[in-house]
Amino acid sequence: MRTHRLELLPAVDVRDGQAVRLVHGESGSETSYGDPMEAALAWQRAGAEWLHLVDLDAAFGTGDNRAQIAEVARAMDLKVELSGGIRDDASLAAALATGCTRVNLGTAALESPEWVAKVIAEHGDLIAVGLDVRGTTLRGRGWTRDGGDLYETLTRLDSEGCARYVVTDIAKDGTLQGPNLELLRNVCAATDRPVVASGGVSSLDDLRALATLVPEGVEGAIVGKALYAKAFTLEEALEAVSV
Ligand SMILES: O=C(O)c1ccccc1NCC(=O)[C@H](O)[C@H](O)COP(=O)(O)O
Repeated sequence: MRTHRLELLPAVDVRDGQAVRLVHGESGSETSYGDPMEAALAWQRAGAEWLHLVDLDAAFGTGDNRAQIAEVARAMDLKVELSGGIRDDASLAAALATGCTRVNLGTAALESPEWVAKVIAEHGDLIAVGLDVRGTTLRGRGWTRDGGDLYETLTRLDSEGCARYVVTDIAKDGTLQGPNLELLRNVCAATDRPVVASGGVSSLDDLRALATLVPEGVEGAIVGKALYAKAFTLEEALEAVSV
């Protein structure tokens, strides 16, 4: 029996000031969906409890959308998870200053392990780590560079007290091909920390399948492309995972 409802985190990924979705996270594969504020407000009006807000330029190192992202985060009444290019004290302070509920560290967890251990110790539940993988190899710098083995990194982060992981199969991301349930099961078996699933959701059945993994440790699911492509509405998604 499930004990919690699967949390849904509609995504607003921002590139060059626009809400976009990429395919496999690849720069240049953008489809644009207009004003990020409008997208975020639409998800909020539809009943979202969370927003997954990503600065893709900061992730890729092609600039940033920091001011715009902060404006969106501050305008929200819901919980905000901020991601993309949070790699040092300045970017972390800017992210936390938006009043977001948590930040998602990616590259830093691969390239600056001591800093990440420090901020996990300082900020606890405010910090999640994004484990973005091809196979079982982690990818950083906007998913463009290899960054070590998934399970070795998970063991290290667990020992440092990391509160939560956001797990993305890059091969699925933005493709509407369904989430990688096997990867999620394997990660849940390797850690007792909650896991937020990301990438590939295409249908309400995908969300129902993810909801069956709640007892194994999947806490939430990020949904991007499927909502923008109108595969289903957020209201339908929330209804599908209600228990
Ligand atoms: O989150 C990041 O830091 C990031 C960095 C580089 C490329 C993509 C990145 N995030 C993508 C997302 O978080 C997507 O919004 C999410 O995986 C949704 O995927 P989908 O439902 O398949 O559109």
